[in-house]
Amino acid sequence: MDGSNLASDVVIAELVSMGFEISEARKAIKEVGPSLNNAIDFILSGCTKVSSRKGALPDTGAQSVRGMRQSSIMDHLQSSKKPASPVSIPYSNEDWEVRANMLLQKHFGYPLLKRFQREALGAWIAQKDCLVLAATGSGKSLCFQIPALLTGKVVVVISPLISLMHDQCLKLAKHGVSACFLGSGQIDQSVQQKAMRGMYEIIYVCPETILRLIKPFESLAEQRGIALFAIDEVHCVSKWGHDFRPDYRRLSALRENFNAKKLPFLEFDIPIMALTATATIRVREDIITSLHMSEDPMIVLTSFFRPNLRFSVKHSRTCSSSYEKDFRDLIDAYSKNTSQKYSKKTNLPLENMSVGTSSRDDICNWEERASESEEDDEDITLPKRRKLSVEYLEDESDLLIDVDDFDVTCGEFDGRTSTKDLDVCEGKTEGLTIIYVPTRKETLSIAKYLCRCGVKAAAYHAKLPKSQLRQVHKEFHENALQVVVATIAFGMGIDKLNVRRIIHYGWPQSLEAYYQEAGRAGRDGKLADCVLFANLSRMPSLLPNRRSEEQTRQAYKMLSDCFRYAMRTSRCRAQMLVQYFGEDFSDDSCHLCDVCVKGPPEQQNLKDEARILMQMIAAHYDKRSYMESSYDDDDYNHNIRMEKPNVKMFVCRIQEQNQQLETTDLLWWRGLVRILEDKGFLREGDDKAHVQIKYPEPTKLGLEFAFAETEMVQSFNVWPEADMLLSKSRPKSYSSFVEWGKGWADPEIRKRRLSRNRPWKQPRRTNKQTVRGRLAAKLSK
Ligand SMILES: Nc1ncnc2c1ncn2[C@@H]1O[C@H](COP(=O)(O)OP(=O)(O)OP(=O)(O)O)[C@@H](O)[C@H]1O
Ligand SMILES: [Mg+2]
Repeated sequence: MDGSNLASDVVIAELVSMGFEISEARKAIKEVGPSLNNAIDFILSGCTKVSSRKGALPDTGAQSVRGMRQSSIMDHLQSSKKPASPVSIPYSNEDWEVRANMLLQKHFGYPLLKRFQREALGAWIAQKDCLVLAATGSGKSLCFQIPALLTGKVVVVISPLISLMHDQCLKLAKHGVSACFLGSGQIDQSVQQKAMRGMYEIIYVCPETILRLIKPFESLAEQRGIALFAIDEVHCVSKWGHDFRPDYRRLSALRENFNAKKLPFLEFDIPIMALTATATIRVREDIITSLHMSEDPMIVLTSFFRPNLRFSVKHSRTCSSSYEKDFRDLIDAYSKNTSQKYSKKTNLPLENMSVGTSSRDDICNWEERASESEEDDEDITLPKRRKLSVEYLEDESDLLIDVDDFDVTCGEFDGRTSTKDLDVCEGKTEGLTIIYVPTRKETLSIAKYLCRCGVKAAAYHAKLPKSQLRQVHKEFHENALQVVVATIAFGMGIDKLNVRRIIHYGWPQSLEAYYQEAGRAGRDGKLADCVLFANLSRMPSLLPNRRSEEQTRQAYKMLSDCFRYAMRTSRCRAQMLVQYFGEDFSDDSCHLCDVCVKGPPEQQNLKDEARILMQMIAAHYDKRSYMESSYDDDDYNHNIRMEKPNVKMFVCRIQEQNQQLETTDLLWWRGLVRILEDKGFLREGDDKAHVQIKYPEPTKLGLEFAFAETEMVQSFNVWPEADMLLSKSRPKSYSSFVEWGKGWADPEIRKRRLSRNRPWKQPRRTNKQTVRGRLAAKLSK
């Protein structure tokens, strides 16, 4: 049914639900009859008769408007400000800005648009496609919400998650803007029909749904008009980013279907505005090409730097035995304020948190790496646990694959903190904390641990009952909880002001994901902490499932970037992060992060170690090139693979041949290999991707360094990396036979080594049912 046929009061009700004043709606219906389109136009044109205005839709249904050209954005602005005039007077920039600021004040209570918001709106006014890259929490949503208010046309927002859409719709409703979301999570069937009749100012839709509804959206564009397609969290388009979503890639259909060539009623292609807080330069290029954005899109770029976030990295085994040490400060901070008045007591059942909570070994299992890099591990103080498959790891972690994945809304509890809440969080409390962990089990075990220590904590992961998840959201937004321990399922789009701490407990999968999650802290502009606890003696290895070879490479690259971020001891963390996103960081330091505060460690001259390693590697490759001539191609390749030594083998050889270097272990040498790689002396010799070099090969530069005359190489001053410092600070481990053997003759050393606590060395149980078991039992007596 067309809007023009609706009875007056139905149209009035619709207008009111869109946020118009009831008096305006009544007046409009009186003037133009029970037509929704004309009533909207009438109100937006300042309550003047619409029939004489350019661009007004005659109320004759869809057929009669076919063939009409859609009025331009400026026409709408013009009509919405001034009475109809047969002469078109173009508005100056200031005019739309003044009106946008008025609407901003009226609906959202803010006095002025931010500069980047003005720029993004300016691009849209000029009918240009636009890519908005702005920090987390900077206010990107308003860039696409204001156009709906300015024009009276519909804005279509493509968003990756139902919960995010639902949340934004509810917030908009509170600000008097009518919005709906479409997709599998929408239970009210009438919403789609109403949306397609132009009854909402903003339509949120997931990529899958918009691709299915191209035709209805075409007729919406023809009837009410579509002001803009906004693609939020647009990094999901790119394979090179985090959270890649194949359906996002198919959104090029928007440009193909909603252009002026294809739809004669359009005067210009409907502009596309793509927005994200985390896109590297490569991802940006990928976004522009994959979405078929116009050749010369406007790029609105703000600094990614968040000056109030204090980043730090801490070494931890990140398993249950480390909770006490790692969370002591957090527990102290909350227990200091036990008298604090939280708005509500938590209603979350503690027994729910124990579901699936497991023994120390189980909890630590995720640390096991499915990749072969595990064999390099030097950390023999940990028991050798069963090797896990990638599938096992994935079954334990939440991955964003579909729009419904984390279908729990948070919007019923308006993301903004009320003044009352702010009173609570300012000074009197420690604000809120989100702890991100890689697996679901850890959400439960950490939440349970914190609860036992008197902290109001709750677990959150995609497999918990929806009712429980809603309760967590509710209590989080009402400040009834202090800590949420979550997988990545929690948080996208969370706009809560008083999050004071984001703790990552385990390696994140990429720096993009890390920065986005960290960005949920300190949205009130006050100091907030972003701490990464990671096992610096182990490389990260949690890879996504269902990936092509190319994606595996990319996943390793992202893990590697994360690993290097944590390993660096001499560069400001904030600087590393913003430079990762291609931004020039003009300041030398953020003055807040652990590196800036503590300062870098003392530089060390590692000339001898670096030369010995380079010479060892170079000698091997020399020998190999000699062998090359004696094999035909196939045999050669086979042999290369068989004998290609990895870093560990080189290190063993060095330790065998250089007594003076016996104090350095594999962990230390791995750090040096990374430094040599950064200097361009080494490269990976394997086809497969690794988090860091596994099979080192010398470069030309490396060979020059290795074989230069001794007096030519004066020094090799470097800042030791975090794993090198860790290796020097902890009791020496004796992983290789060679090291273990050394000093064995000394009774003191022997006694010390034998008395070391090796809990995993349980006495072997013998099965007396078997011959072998009986024999073993006899021998052990
Ligand atoms: N012009 C403005 N003046 C003051 N506050 C603003 C302005 N624009 C937006 N905000 C506020 O900034 C906060 C963050 O907005 P929003 O959720 O749009 O951030 P975002 O950039 O989309 O973040 P994320 O990348 O995490 O999704 C909101 O509380 C919003 O009301
Ligand atoms: Mg956002």
